[in-house]
Amino acid sequence: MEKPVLHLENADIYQRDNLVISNVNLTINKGDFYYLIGKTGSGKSSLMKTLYGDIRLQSGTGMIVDFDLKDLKDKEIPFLRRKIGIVFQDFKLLNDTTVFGNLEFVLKATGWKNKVEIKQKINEVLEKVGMQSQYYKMAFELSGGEQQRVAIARALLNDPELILADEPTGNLDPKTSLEVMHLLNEIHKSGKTILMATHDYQLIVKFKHKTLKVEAGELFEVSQQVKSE
Ligand SMILES: Nc1ncnc2c1ncn2[C@@H]1O[C@H](COP(=O)(O)OP(=O)(O)OP(=O)(O)O)[C@@H](O)[C@H]1O
Repeated sequence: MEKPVLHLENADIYQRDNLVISNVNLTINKGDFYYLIGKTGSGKSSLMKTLYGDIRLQSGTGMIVDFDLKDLKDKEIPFLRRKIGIVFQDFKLLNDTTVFGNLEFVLKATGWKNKVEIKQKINEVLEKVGMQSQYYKMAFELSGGEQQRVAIARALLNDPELILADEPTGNLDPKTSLEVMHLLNEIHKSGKTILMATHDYQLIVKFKHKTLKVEAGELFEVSQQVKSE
């Protein structure tokens, strides 16, 4: 069996000095799609941040795409983030830069130099998210759903082993949320591994995936019939 993409054992998740989720045991294998649910303030974002190196793992063990979270050095964080695609609720695009420029910025920052290859890669990811014809637009000219498509394209640039999506539909209306979810599903079907924090029960009910819940400071897997909170 292939090594898991993510493996946490007895991991404690902190926000500064506060223990938010204790004793997390979690294995995510290649090709999995997991939802991460839980009430506001339960610690979903804190867990996500720990996984991409924004919050340090203080106790327990954690391996993610071959990086040891317990022993993560500052200089390793950019390399970890090259192997993870991160999608945020608020898109985090460079607003007064074009769609193409947003993606080019990431490729150049991660060592891509060849102009032809950069252009090909950007075309490839924009095609995947249905935004190829809008490459010249400024990010601020796009709708929320379009911005999230570009942010998903950005997450795909370095062919990540794991996509972490933290409330990717949180700023979108219900119809646009469904469209973005269809896109994430397609990306999953193409072989990608995804962990997605969400509050959106419309999506959980419509698109069935394995589900993790954070409640009362603990993380556990729940069955598909998740009731609305
Ligand atoms: N920067 C911070 N400094 C200190 N405490 C924080 C910080 N960010 C969050 N917290 C606290 O940590 C706990 C977990 O917050 P977190 O953002 O992980 O929850 P969440 O489940 O992602 O919530 P939401 O669904 O609202 O995004 C909360 O009690 C929150 O108040």
